[in-house]
Amino acid sequence: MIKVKHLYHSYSNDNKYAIKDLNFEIKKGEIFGFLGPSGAGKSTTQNILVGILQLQQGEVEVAGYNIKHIKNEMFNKIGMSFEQSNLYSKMSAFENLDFYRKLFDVETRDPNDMIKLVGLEGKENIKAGKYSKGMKHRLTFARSMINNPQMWFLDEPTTGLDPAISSQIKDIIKKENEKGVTIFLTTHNMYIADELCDRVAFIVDGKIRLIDSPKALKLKYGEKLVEVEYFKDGELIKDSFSTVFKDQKDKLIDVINKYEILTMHTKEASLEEIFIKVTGRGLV
Ligand SMILES: Nc1ncnc2c1ncn2[C@@H]1O[C@H](COP(=O)(O)OP(=O)(O)OP(=O)(O)O)[C@@H](O)[C@H]1O
Repeated sequence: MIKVKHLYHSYSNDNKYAIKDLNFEIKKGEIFGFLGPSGAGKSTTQNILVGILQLQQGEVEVAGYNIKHIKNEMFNKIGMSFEQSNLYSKMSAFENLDFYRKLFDVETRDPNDMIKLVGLEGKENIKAGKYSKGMKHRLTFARSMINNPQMWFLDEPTTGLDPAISSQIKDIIKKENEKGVTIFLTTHNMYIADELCDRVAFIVDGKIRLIDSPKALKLKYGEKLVEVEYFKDGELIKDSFSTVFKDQKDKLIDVINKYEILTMHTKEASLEEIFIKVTGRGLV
């Protein structure tokens, strides 16, 4: 769905690059997370992929279209929900969606269905300018799906939303993906990346440091330990055992057989811990 080869971009047209030699491919139906701290080059990359920024150097193909010679019909196939939402503030939420859908040459969804989907029912006649930041975010998100995109670009889709709405948005993303929609998700929220993404790319200072699935990364970087809390002679004991060495495994089995276990879990590394280990940087 997306092919990126040797992609560079400079805002100053010199050899100071905001992104340097990016290479990656995204398969149809995949959720690909682009993870990195502020200023890493996420928006620059995303803006090139959707044609907002002109391609300077490298090769980019999106939904079968060469970005060097963008054809308008490409926009029928893609959807984008970015932080700078560019909603028409004097139009109501309904009017915003109804106006936007007319820009496409493909079948579009009913604006009222979209409004309902993102929990803005009853607020469709309020002018977008009067919407809160979170409501604008949801409206932009709804707008980005109105043309049934095959390739969906999402920039920080849950940022600034309360937990209930955030969970609703994640469910919508999962459902669309189940229908075969390919998703490029830009975020510095490792939880959403971990929960949603099939693969993630770590980007720092304009360079991709690593691409892999969250599961493979956790296996590779997680500690092979089981942490156990158990009662021994009425006293609560906390201990951890290696799952690699035989004597430790035997001890763990012994504890399980002899004592009452309160909790037991493997010690997994979080994506954030892995990001710091790999890049030497935090995600914020
Ligand atoms: N319009 C611009 N003009 C000049 N430099 C820019 C411009 N936009 C971004 N940059 C620079 O390019 C680099 C990458 O920025 P970019 O916005 O792509 O990062 P980001 O990972 O999206 O950050 P954030 O998470 O804060 O949005 C940064 O050093 C930034 O200062």
